[in-house]
Amino acid sequence: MTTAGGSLASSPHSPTETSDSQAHPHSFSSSFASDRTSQLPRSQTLLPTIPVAAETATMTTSPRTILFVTGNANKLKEVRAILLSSTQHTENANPAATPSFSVESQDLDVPEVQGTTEEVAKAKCKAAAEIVGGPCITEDTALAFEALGGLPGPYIKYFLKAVGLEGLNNMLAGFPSKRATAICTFAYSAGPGTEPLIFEGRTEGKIVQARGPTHFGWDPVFEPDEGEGKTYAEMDGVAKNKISHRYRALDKLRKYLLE
Ligand SMILES: O=P(O)(O)OP(=O)(O)OP(=O)(O)OC[C@H]1O[C@@H](n2cnc3c(O)ncnc32)[C@H](O)[C@@H]1O
Ligand SMILES: [Mg+2]
Repeated sequence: MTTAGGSLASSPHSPTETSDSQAHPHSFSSSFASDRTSQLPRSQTLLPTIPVAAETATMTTSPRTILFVTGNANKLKEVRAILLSSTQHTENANPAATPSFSVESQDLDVPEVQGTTEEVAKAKCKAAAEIVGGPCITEDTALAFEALGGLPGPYIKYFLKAVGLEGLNNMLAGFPSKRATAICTFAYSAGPGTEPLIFEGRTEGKIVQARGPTHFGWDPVFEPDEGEGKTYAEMDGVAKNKISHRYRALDKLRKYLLE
């Protein structure tokens, strides 16, 4: 049950038990995967888990689960597609020797504070780690208008809800610059009480009159410079995921987790 923004119907938000294992900051251990996911009511898992093979042959063969705290089904879909695609493009991949990441998700009511994209992302991830009692990732998406000194930025969700796609255009009517930057910020927490790490990806473009399907947020009004004249909404998923703010941030996070 998704909205144009990708939100899912809310589910029960019961905190899970605190895990004894404070994992190595880089690892989502297989024990974490099975322990943590078995503690999650199935109603809190948004979509079925899709294993995603990692590319490093030196790692263990146990699948590792990343817990992505988000209420946005479109984000989850793109994250899984990007991870899967980066695996498929790995040269000399040896399936027998490769472990896998799988992405589980949980929709929690986490406060989203005001501040810079980084401050908002860190606070959300810290709160999510406290609630789940273990490692997790969160993601914040911002849309920064050059003419407005970076606003709406991390508040784009509320602007979009308040004024719609047409309103986002109208906000820039009196300004010569329609330039905008899509910013994705993944935050990774190793567990409660630890400082989240930040992985940011940016894609430059401009705000245009809405074109294309309206499935996902502000996709119809953002025309990336690398999109050959198409808006995100007009591009197919594979093309968007090659140049998107989310792809760029996730690539950094993936490399960090495989270090
Ligand atoms: O539970 P979380 O992960 O916070 O999910 P959310 O939908 O609340 O997401 P944000 O707080 O990051 O708000 C970002 C807004 O931008 C929208 N959005 C996110 N990624 C997008 C993308 O790649 N293209 C278009 N719109 C996007 C999203 O639907 C929200 O309206
Ligand atoms: Mg949100």
